[in-house]
Amino acid sequence: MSSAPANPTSLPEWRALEQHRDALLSQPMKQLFENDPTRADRYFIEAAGLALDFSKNRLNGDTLEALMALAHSRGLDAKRAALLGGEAVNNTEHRPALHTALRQPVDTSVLVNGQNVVTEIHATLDRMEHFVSGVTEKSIVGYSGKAFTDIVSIGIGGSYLGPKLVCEALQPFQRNGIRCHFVANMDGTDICETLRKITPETTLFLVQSKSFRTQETLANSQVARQWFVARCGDESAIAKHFIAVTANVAAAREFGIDEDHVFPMWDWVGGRYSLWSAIGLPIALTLGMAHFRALLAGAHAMDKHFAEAPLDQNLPVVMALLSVWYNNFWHADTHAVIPYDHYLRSLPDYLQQLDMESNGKGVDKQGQPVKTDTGPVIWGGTGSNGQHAYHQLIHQGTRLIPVDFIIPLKTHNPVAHHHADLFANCLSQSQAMMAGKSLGEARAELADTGLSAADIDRLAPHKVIPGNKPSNTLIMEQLTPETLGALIALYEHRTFVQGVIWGINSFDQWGVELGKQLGAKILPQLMGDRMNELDSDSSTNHLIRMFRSANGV
Ligand SMILES: O=P(O)(O)OC[C@H]1O[C@](O)(CO)[C@@H](O)[C@@H]1O
Repeated sequence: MSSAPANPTSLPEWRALEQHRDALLSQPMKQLFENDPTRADRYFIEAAGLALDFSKNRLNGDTLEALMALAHSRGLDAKRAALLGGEAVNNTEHRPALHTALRQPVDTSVLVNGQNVVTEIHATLDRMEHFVSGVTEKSIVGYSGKAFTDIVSIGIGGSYLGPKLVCEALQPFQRNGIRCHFVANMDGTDICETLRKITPETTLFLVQSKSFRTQETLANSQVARQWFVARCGDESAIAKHFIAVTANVAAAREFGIDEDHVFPMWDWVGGRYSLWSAIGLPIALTLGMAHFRALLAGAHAMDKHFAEAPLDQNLPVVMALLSVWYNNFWHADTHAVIPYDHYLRSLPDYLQQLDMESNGKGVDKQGQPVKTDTGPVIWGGTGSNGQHAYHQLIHQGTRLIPVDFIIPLKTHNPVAHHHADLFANCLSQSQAMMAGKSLGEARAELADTGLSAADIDRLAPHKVIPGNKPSNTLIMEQLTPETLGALIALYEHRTFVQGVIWGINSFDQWGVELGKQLGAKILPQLMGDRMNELDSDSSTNHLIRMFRSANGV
C-alpha cells in the first residue's frame, strides 16, 4: 500500500485546491450554466441503477482535476484495493472492514487469515433462507403451534438503523404479511409500547447485537423475555421465540438462547456496515429472501463500480471529493440529505450513524491530531416536508449547506400527479439553491404587484436569495431492492473515501465509550446504592439529587 503523508494540508494538491477555490469565487454557478449548455451532460454519472447529476456544484473541469489529484496523492487507488482485498484497514482494532464481502457472489473469494470468508457468508445466507422459509411456510411456529405474525427486532445503532431503513424503504415489496417492530431506545417506553401491540404466542424476538454487551439491547431483551415468560408460563418456550444475531455466542447462550438459534456475525464487519449480514434477518423475514438477495446484488453492483471505474467517473469517489471540497475548502459544517421519497424517510438517520460514527475523528491513523476538519454534521429529512421547515435557512441563511436530493423517477403508488408535483418540488429546490434571486429580480417582481417605490425599497432586500448553493441530485428509475442496495453501498464508499483523504480510520468508534463508562458509574448513584459518594462535578451531582428526590430514592 502506498504511504501517503498523514496530514493532507501539507500537500501541494491541497494548496492548489485553495487557490482554485479563490479563482472560482467570481464564477457564480448560474453563469457557468449560461456559458456551457452541455454542463448537465458533463457532470453526470450513471452506475448500478443510479444516476448522479452533480452539475449544480461550485466546480469546473479544473476543480475535478484538482480533486482527483488530491485523491491520487492520498493513495486512494491502493487504499481502495486494501479495503476490498481484506487488509486490516481498521488499524486500531487490527481488522479488515469487509462489508463488501457480504454481498459477493458465491463463486468468488476473499481471504481473511487464509480462509475464504465468502463460503461462510453464503452458508449463513443459506441458513437464513432455510429459517425464513420455515417461518413463512409455517413449519417453524411458536410454542402453541401458531404461525408467527409479528417480529420484534431488538438492537441499536447499526443493529437497528439499517434493517429499519430497508424494511420501511421496501414496503411495496413486503410479501409475507409479517409485521416487524423495532425496539432500540434505553427509554423503556420503546419496549413497553411495542409489547402492548403483540401477543406472545405469535411473536418472534430477534436479539440483534454484534457484541451482545450493549446496555440498551440487553435491557430491552430482558424486559421482553420476562414479559414473554410471564405470559406463556414456560421458560422452555423461549427456545422457539428468541433468536440472536451476534458474534458473542457465549453471551447469547447465557441469555437463554439456543446455540442453534444464533446467527453469526464476524469481527470484520462493523456494526454500521452490517445490514448485509444476518443482522438483515428482519428484512429477509418481512420481504422474503429473494428480495434480500436482490438488495445484496444491488450493493455488489455498486461495489464493482467503485472498484473498477476511473476515479473521475466513480460515483462514490466524486461524491466524497465534493463533500471534502465543501467541508474543507468552503467551510461547510453540515451536509443535508433530503430524499423526496416517503419510503426513504429513515435514510438521514441511517446516514448519521454511517458517516458521523465513521468520520467523526480528531486524530489521524497514526494518532496525531488532524490539521483539518473531518466529518461534517449530517442531517436532513424528507422532501417536500423540509421545504416548510428548514429550507428557509438553506436558501437565505448565512451558512453554506450542500444538499443531496434523492428521488426516484417513478412512484410505487397510484398517484402519478402527486409524483409529478413531488418531482417539480425537488427540482425547484435545487434550481433555487443554484440560481437564487437577485435584487433586481426581487424589485421587478414586487413592481409587478403594484407596490409603491418605498415599499419595493423596503421589501426587496428580504426577498433576495443569494443562490450559488451546491447540490447533487441522485435519481433512480424506481426504489427497488437493487437500487436501494446500490444507494446504501454508494454512501458507504463515499464515507470511506472521505476518510482516506483525511487520513483517519473510518472503522472504529472509540468516542462512544466514555459515555458508557460514566453511565455505569452514575447508575448506582441514581439508585441510591452509593448514597454518600456523589463525587462528580457539581452539575452532575445536582441532577442526580433531583432524580433521587423525584423518584423517592
Ligand atoms: O451490535 P452491538 O454490539 O449491540 O452495537 C450496537 C452499536 O453500538 C456501537 O458500538 C456504538 O456504541 C455501534 O457502533 C453499534 O452499531
